[in-house]
Formats: sequence, C-alpha cells, structure tokens
Amino acid sequence: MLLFRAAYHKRLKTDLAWRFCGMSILLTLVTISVVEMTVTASLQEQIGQRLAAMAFQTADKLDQGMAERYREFELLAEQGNLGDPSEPLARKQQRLERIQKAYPYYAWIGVTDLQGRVLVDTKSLLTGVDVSKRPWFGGALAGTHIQDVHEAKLLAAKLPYAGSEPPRFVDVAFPYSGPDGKPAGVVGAHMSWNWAAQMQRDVLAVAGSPSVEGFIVSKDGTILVAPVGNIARPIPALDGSGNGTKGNGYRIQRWADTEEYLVGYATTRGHQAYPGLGWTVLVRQNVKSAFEPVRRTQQLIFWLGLGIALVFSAFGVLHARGLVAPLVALADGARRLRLGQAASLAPTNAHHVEVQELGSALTALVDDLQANQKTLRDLNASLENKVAKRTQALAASEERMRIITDNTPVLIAYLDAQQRFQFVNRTGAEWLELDRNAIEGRFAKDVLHEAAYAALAPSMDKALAGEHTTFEHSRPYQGKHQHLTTQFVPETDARGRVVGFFALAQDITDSKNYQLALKQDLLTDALTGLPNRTACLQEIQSAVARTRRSRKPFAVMFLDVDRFKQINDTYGHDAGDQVLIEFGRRLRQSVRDSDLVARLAGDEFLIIAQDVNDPVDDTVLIAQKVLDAMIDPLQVGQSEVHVTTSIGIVVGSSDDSDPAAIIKRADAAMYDAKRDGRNCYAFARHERNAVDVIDG
Ligand SMILES: Nc1nc2c(ncn2[C@@H]2O[C@H](COP(=O)(O)OP(=O)(O)OP(=O)(O)O)[C@@H](O)[C@H]2O)c(=O)[nH]1
Repeated sequence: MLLFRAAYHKRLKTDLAWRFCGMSILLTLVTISVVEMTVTASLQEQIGQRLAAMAFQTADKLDQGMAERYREFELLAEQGNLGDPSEPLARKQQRLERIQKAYPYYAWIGVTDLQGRVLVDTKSLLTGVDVSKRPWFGGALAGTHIQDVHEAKLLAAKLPYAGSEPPRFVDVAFPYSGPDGKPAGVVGAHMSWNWAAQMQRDVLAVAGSPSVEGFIVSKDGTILVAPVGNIARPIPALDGSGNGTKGNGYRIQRWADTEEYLVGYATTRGHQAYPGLGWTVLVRQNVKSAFEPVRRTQQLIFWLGLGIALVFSAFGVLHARGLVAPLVALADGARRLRLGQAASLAPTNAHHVEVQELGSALTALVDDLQANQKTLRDLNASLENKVAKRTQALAASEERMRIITDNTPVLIAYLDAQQRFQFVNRTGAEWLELDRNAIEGRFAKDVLHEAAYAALAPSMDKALAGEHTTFEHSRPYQGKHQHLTTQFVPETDARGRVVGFFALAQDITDSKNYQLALKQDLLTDALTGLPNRTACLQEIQSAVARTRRSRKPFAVMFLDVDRFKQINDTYGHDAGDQVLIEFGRRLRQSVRDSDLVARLAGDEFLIIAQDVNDPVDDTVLIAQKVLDAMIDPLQVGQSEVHVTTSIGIVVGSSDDSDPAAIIKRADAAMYDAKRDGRNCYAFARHERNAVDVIDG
C-alpha cells in the first residue's frame, strides 16, 4: 500500500521531467520516422533512378554506336566505289582496312558479288569464300541490314581469340550497286560484340562500385553480356512477360542467387535510320550495398534524433526544476508558517504569472486564515470563559439543588426507562437504608425489597407509559410502618418519548397517625376512655355485617346507672365521674375482649357482644355477670357507694340495618327494666314473646 502510495504520489519535478523526456522521445521518434520514411523513399528513388540512368545510358550508347555503324556501311554502300569495276580490288581492300583500323571492333569487313562470293575482305581471310548462305548476305539483299549477335561460323577458326567463350559478332550489311545502278553485291562487316561489353563497363565505371553489375539481354532472352560467371544464369523476368522489358526504370527483384537486387533497366530503341535490336540493358546492385547510403542516413537520423531527444530531455529536466522550484518554495514557506516560523508565500523566483498569482492567493488565504484563527481563538477564549462561568454556576446550582434535595424530607429520585436509578437524594438513600452509591446506577428491582418492588412495579409501568400517578402506601421502616404518598412523574424527550420518571415520596406517617388519633378521639369517650356512641354505631354496623357472614347473632345491651343523680347529689359531680369510670371498668372486666363496652352519654353505657351462640342464655349470662360485677361497693373518696344498673337487651340479626334503631330498642328495653324495679335486665318488647323478663 505504501509502495503504491509512494508510486502514485510522484514528485512533480520528476513527473514533469519524465513527461518532457517522454514527449521529446516521442516527438523525436515521430519526427525521425517521418523524416526517415521521406528520406529513405527519396534516397531509394534516387539510387534506383541512378541505376535506371546507367541502364539508359548504356542502351543509348549501344543504339548510337550501332547507328553509327549502320550509317557508316549505308554510306559505304551508297558511295558507288564498291560497284565500280574499274577500281582495283586492292584499292577496295585498302578502303576496307582503313575502316577497320578506324574502328578496331570491326573483326571483318568484306565485299561480295551478287552470288555471295567474297570479292575482297580485310586481311583476305575469306576472299573467294561463298557466304551466300550466311544470314547477313541474304538479309542485306532482302532489306534487313543488321543481324543480331551470333557466334562466328566461318571466322571463328581464323580470328585470334583469347577468351573462354566463343567470339560473337553483330553483322551490318548493305547491298551496293553497280554502274548500271542495279545491285552488284553486298558489303558486310562482323562487329565484335566486345564493344558492347566495353561500352557497358565504361558506363558502370561511373558508378565507382564493384557491386554495380551490368547485363545485356537480347530480344529473345539470350544473355549477351554479364559479369564473369553469370552468363549462364537465368535472369528473372522484369515484367512477367519474358526476360525483356520495355521502357526504362528500376525495381527491386530477387534473383536466382536468392539475393535481392535493385535493378535499373532500359531497352534499346534504335537511333535515326537504325531500327534497333530490342536489347535490354540491366544494371543491378545488391540491395544491401545499393541502399547503404540509406542505412547510413537512417543511422545518422537516429543518432541525431537521439541527440535531440537527450537535449530536449535535459532541457525538460532543467525546465521542470525551474517550474517546480517556486512551488517547492511555496510548500517550504507553508511548512514554516505551520511551525510558527516567519515565512513568505510570495515566491521571489517565479517567472510565471500563474505561480505568482498562486503565491499571492496563498498569501491572502493565509492572512485570512490567520485572521480567522485569531477570531476563532478570541471566540474560543470567550466561549471557554463563558463555559467555565456557566459550569461554575451550574455546579453551584447543582450543589444548591443537591443541598436542597438532600435537606428536603422528601424522597426525590429519577429512574430511566429501564427503571435504573440515575439519581436519589439523601433522604431517599436514608429511607432505603443504602449508601447513595449503592443505589444510583442500579435497577429498582435490585435496590428495593421484593415485596416493595412488587407493590410499586405497576405504578412504575404506568409512569413509563406516560401516566402521572399519585398513590399512598406504607412500608416497614425502622421497625414501624412508614406511610408515604408517592408521585411518579414521567419525563419525555423532544419527540414525546418517555425517557424516565421522577419519583417523589413524602412521609405522611405523622399526619396519618394524627388522623388516626383524631379518629380515635371522635370515637372515644373522654371521661372513661371507652368507645363512644359513634363508635357504637360503627361497631353495630360491623356486627351486622359479620352476622351476615357467620350467621351468629349479636347482643346489644343498653345499661343505665340506677339513681345516679343521687350519687352526684350526695358525693359531688367529681365523685360521680369516678363512679362512672369505675362502672365502665367493671363492665369491661365482665365481658370478653372481643366485645365492645362503650359509654353513650351521662350514665348510659352499651355492650355489644359478638358471636352469641344462644340469643337468650348467652345474653342473660352476660347481663347477670354485669349485675354481679356491681355487687361490691365502689370506693369513692372515703365513702363506699353501692351501684346498680338496669339493662335493656336487643339480640341483633343480619336483618337489622339501622344501628340507631337497635340502640333505641335497647334503650326502650332498659326503661322496661327500670320499670321492673331496676337492677335487672329486660329484653326488647318484640323479643319478649320468646323470653320472659328475668329479674336480676
Ligand atoms: N357526675 C356526673 N354526673 C352526670 C354526668 N352526666 C350526667 N350526670 C348526671 O346523671 C344523672 C342522671 O340521672 P338520670 O338517669 O336522669 O336519673 P337517675 O338519677 O339515674 O334515676 P334513674 O335513672 O331513674 O334510676 C343526672 O343528674 C345528670 O346530671 C357526668 O358526666 N358526671
């Protein structure tokens, strides 16, 4: 990865240098390719044309040479001397010898009569010989004055010849006329073919290269002239229609020796009256040596191109360094600025407007950034100051809140949506009898006792469902009952979702107890401490309800102290009070704890006996016990006082719905007992049918 990054993040200088080098090399390659192609094509054309020109010159020289010979013999035939019988043969021979001497390639010149017998000839080699069968003789008479190259027949044995190949000749022959103007014979010459080879050598010598070789090919494809050793080798067709070709030009051709040659060619076309023999002159040169100048030129171009590429590359490297230098200076300046050192981003050595503009823009940017940085620093300092103050204020406020909540005799807690305590004040911790750290962060079910949690869980669920709940409950605390009124207040976030709830619990034990005391006072007789009339009414109501369940009746006994007024009158009101108190105490002792003994008012008391099995016997038994309890005199001050009481009895049932009516009936029965003489008991009237009043 690092390698990749390093490779990817190249240095601009290196990158530019490489690009310059690449561009230079590419451009040079393209340029030298184009130049090379152009120059190569041009050179090849020139070289080809040079060979073609050599071929043409040779062909032209051959044509001109032949034309001269042609004209020479035509004139010789026309002069008339040859047909003049008066001119001695020796004279004629002298003329022929002169002609041969002037042009040494004439191997033989001779004059024949019309029958083909040689009359006179050079060196008298064939004098008297019949040549009528030779083609040149017949051809001359028929109008064909040139005979193509052929091997010597008659002269071969008579002419000295040093070469390995047989001597070859071209014949020129014209008929000459006698004095009568009629054909008298033929004058002919055998021209050694060596002149043609020499002619070509002369032309090729101009080329100055031994690799340039010449060929002369006759119309029928016979190789007339060829470099040594090539005479017998076939020559490839130049135009696909035989060995000869028409016109003048050059081409590249693979010859039988498998080498490739550049071949210039030209065809002889005759000259003036000389019709020509259709020879083809070929000048060939091995392609490799022919195009040697091309190769040298290509090499020159290559090295030149390489040199140019190197020069341009070097220039590119230097230029890249110059281009990058201001950027490096910029980067260095930026780095120093970052380290807090003094530096300028305006490049001093930038020669390009863009770099100068970049430097100016960066300088402006840095100035702006520094200004913004300062503003931000100031702002940050101001904010930090504010935050510090706010934090301080918040901490103070939090501390105040903590002090307030800790000193509030109310449990204040906050539980999150998972019922986990996030906060609890000191009061709460005290009530839960745990350290605050053992509460905060823990779940309610782990903090609260199992029973307490079970009791509170439904209200917690309601609070987390968004319901504000208030309820009272009590819990054991420090061996007593603690009465609490508790509120769960849900807390919602901005989207209305319940995120937790506050728990506020107030200890109402004291007020609860006060209420109970008040209630107790309302139900208690202040003098005797016994339940009062109100308590009686409630108890009768409860007794009726119990009777409905147990099916056992209850008894209500109305008691009135007999002649109490006299006691008051005799011993005083306080003594009367003492009597009443003692009377109540003895009543209390006479009945079961579960029975109620109450003072209704004045000297009137009431007993409510629960679960009476037998409505008559049991109540009689109770009434009797009460009457017996009063037999002993009561001690009032220094005096002993005898007290009796009259008792009215009502047996209550589940049908009784009005407690006051029961008391009234019992009161009425008590009066019956009074009327019966006091110190006795009497059942209520409608019950008397079942029971007789029994005196005490
Ligand atoms: N000492 C004292 N006397 C009271 C109190 N309340 C009522 N009395 C008196 O009790 C007396 C009750 O008398 P009554 O029941 O009417 O008559 P009695 O004298 O008891 O005669 P009988 O009931 O007919 O036997 C009255 O004189 C009242 O003033 C009290 O709280 N203390």
